Amino acid sequence: MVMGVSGTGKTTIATGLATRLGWHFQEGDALHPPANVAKMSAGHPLTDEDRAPWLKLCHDWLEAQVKAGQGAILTCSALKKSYRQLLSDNLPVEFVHIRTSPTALTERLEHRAGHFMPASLLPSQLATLEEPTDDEPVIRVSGEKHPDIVLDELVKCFRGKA
Ligand SMILES: Nc1ncnc2c1ncn2[C@@H]1O[C@H](COP(=O)(O)OP(=O)(O)O)[C@@H](O)[C@H]1O
Ligand SMILES: O=C(O)[C@H](O)[C@@H](O)[C@H](O)[C@H](O)COP(=O)(O)O
Repeated sequence: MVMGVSGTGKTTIATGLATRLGWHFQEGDALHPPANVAKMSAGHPLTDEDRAPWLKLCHDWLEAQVKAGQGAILTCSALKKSYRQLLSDNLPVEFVHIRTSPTALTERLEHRAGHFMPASLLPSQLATLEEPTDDEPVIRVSGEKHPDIVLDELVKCFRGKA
């Protein structure tokens, strides 16, 4: 699972990794119920209750991939430890946390076109984020290096794992 706050580079890295590894890819944003997308589009942060059905759909997608014996990559902000526990419940999930400075994130979100998530929600994303701790299965990467450099690192970690 490629995780981190909005604009950190999840889609960029996850699509590149899925292509390089030949694994299935699912964009977590596409699993949000329409009401969540409408709420974020209107500039309101999601609550735990809003996220619950979405986290379940993310978990179930991963579970189906594991049952099929298929290497798979999902993007999901996975902001809280409790969310990551739900997402990985009984599944061999590893989290790739992409870390990007607030300054770079603001710049990116203000210039990103065609996405429902407004830059105004960045402060709440950063406030909600509980960085994965060392007792979690996490690989930390920079969201400010060139994506090809990050992908080289990640391919070494994941090749042959599925
Ligand atoms: N490593 C990077 N360096 C510079 N820009 C990046 C990098 N990764 C992503 N971006 C840009 O930042 C924006 C957000 O990236 P995206 O992959 O959509 O993030 P997320 O899926 O986490 O919201 C996009 O315009 C993307 O091209
Ligand atoms: O839990 C949440 O508050 C949302 O899921 C959020 O974290 C996520 O980032 C959005 O789906 C925006 O999509 P991007 O992350 O692709 O900007």
